[in-house]
Formats: sequence, C-alpha cells, structure tokens
Amino acid sequence: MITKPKIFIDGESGTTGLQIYSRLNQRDDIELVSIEASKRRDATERTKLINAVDVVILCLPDDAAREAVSLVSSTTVKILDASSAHRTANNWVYGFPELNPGQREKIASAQFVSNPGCYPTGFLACIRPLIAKGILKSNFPITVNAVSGYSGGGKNLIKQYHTFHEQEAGGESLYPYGIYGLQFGHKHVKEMHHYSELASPPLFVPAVGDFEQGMLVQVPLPLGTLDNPPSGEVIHQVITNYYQSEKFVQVAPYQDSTLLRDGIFLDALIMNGTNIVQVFVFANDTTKEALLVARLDNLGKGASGAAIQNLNIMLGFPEELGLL
Ligand SMILES: NC(=O)C1=CN([C@@H]2O[C@H](COP(=O)(O)OP(=O)(O)OC[C@H]3O[C@@H](n4cnc5c(N)ncnc54)[C@H](OP(=O)(O)O)[C@@H]3O)[C@@H](O)[C@H]2O)C=CC1
Ligand SMILES: CC(=O)N[C@@H](CCC(=O)OP(=O)(O)O)C(=O)O
Repeated sequence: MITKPKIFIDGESGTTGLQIYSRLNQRDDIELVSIEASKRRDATERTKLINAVDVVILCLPDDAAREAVSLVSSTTVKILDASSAHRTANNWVYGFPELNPGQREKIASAQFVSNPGCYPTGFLACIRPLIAKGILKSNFPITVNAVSGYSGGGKNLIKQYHTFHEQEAGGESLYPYGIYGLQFGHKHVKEMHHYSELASPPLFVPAVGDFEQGMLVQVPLPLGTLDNPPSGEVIHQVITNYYQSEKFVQVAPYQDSTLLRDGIFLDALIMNGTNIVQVFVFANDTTKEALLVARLDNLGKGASGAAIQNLNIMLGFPEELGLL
C-alpha cells in the first residue's frame, strides 16, 4: 500500500485555511489530518500533530505562526507558513517558484517555506525580471499602488463588509474604495524590497474595494528620468521571456485593448478562482511613461493557490495538481 503524505492545516477555520482545506479535501493523494475544534489552541495537542505529519500549513496570525514554529521538534516535518512572520527570515525559503531560476529547487528541498504575500506576488511578478535583466537599475525609485478585495483583511474585514451589506441592502457601501497604510511601512514592504533586490524599499500605497476577491497591483515607471529609456516593447519582451516556461505567471500581449472591459477598464476580478497572476505592460514611448500591472486572485495565487503549488513542489508532486 502506498503511504499518502499527511498534511495538517493549523488555522483550518480561517479565510486562508478554509480555502486550502477545500482545495486539498478533494484530493486522494494526500491525507488531511485535523485537530478537534475544542483543541484548536491547545499547545499540547498541536505539538503532537505538528510533529506527526509530513507537512504543516500554517494559516494563522503572525504571532501564532511563530508560536507554532517553536513547537516543531521533528527534523522531517516540512512547514509552509501562509502568514507574514517568516517571509524574510533566515533559514526560510520564499515560496515564489517563478521569482528566480533555481527558486523551485530551493522550495523542493527546504524544511521551512514561507508563502508570499498577495501584494508582493503581484509586485515581484512585474518588477523582478526588469531588475534581474538590468533593464532598470536597482536604484530606480519605485512606487506601488494596489487594490485588493476585502477578503484580504481576513475574517474581521469580511464580517464588517458582510454585516454592512446585510444592513444596507442596496445602499451605499461602508468603504466603496479606501486607501490605507498611510503611515507607510505596510508589512509587505520588507519582502517587496528584499526579493525585488531594489536598493531602497518601494513606496507602497494599498487600497481595499467593495468586492470580496480580486487584486490589481500597479507599478508606474516614469522612464523620462532615465538617459536611455527602454521602449515599452523591450520591457514587455524581457518580462515575456522571463516567464516563457511558466504556467502560473502569464504575460498579456503588449497594449492589447481587447483585454480591457469596453476597451477601457482593467477589471480586478477576472483571475478569481485561478492560480494565475497576469502581467500587463502599458507604455507610451513618446511621453516616456510605462505602467506594469499584475492581476491576481488575492486568495488564489496570492494565498491558497500559491500554498497548494508550494505544497506540491515540497512533496515532489506535479506542481499544477489541483490547480488547473
Ligand atoms: N486573507 C488573505 O487574503 C491572506 C491572508 N494571509 C495570512 O494568512 C494568515 C491567516 O489569515 P486569514 O486566513 O486571512 O485570517 P482569519 O482571521 O480569517 O483566520 C485566522 C485563523 O487563525 C486561527 N487562530 C488565531 N489565533 C490563533 C492562535 N493563537 N492559535 C491557534 N489558532 C489561531 C483562527 O482561529 P479561530 O477560527 O478559532 O478564530 C482562524 O482559524 C495570516 O497570517 C494572514 O496574514 C496570507 C495571504 C492572504
Ligand atoms: C485588504 C487587506 O487588508 N489586505 C491585507 C493583506 C493580505 C495578505 O496577503 O496578507 P499576508 O501578508 O498575510 O499574506 C493587508 O493589507 O494587511
């Protein structure tokens, strides 16, 4: 009899945990191990489970994720952390297989893997090829604007929006669209800076909109500040080549207005339910402006989809299992 790898999702009842659970629950090539509901926060029970399975997926707030890692004594259990607690930590591998050549091999052999944040996934998908290939120097000043569906804020923000929708059916939304992170230093900036290999942290302004899932991450490039600015087509070609053999990072045709709703709007929701991050390049060579945009499902490639992809790599399974 073939032994199936045992997987324990710590935080199974949260937004990310539930999504991962429902994706894995349909598979017969793994065995899901659950904790009794009343013992979800019982350190003794969690320690037992954490050290008895093949992979633990942490879907907990950062402090609880750190605590869970402190309970690991087995040298064979693999840990995949969906929180932001270990994304730039030593001895952890960043779970973005498409980031650099060799990254998926690092994920495959690591004991500790950190799932990327949703905003950094979009940002890095856009910017990393240009830095890696020398199209932009690492000291180019970068800004990032992004909008997320409210599920990015977990159970609390979802509840606030849902309560409001119930009470005000048909009325004005609580927060139709709001920018935040206005003290700067959002928790994702550190991983954006670290893995882009930019000299300075990007200036990041996130926003949340009144839709449950979906995300756009925009990286404007004021190319007129460069002596010899690259054309939009060159930027597009470099990014296309970088991801040419990737399934889950897809570069849209250059300036294709048929991909815009009514030829005008780039819709944030189109990638929902997929594990794909789409990268767009828009540019005007005369005014020397370019805009990179990533479109993804914040709960897909931005969270649970990426977690399943990493889990497959960590187990030596085909990377796309359960994702296509
Ligand atoms: N929502 C998103 O888009 C994304 C979230 N993440 C990250 O995933 C992690 C979980 O987020 P999300 O699913 O949104 O959060 P939720 O608030 O929806 O869920 C958190 C889960 O953690 C459990 N939990 C909280 N504290 C403890 C504790 N001390 N011990 C054991 N369990 C605990 C909760 O249990 P209970 O149900 O009992 O309260 C709940 O199941 C976070 O680190 C978040 O930053 C990552 C990517 C995207
Ligand atoms: C809309 C919203 O509130 N989004 C969350 C990010 C969601 C996410 O990806 O968080 P992780 O770092 O855990 O991956 C925020 O800005 O804090």
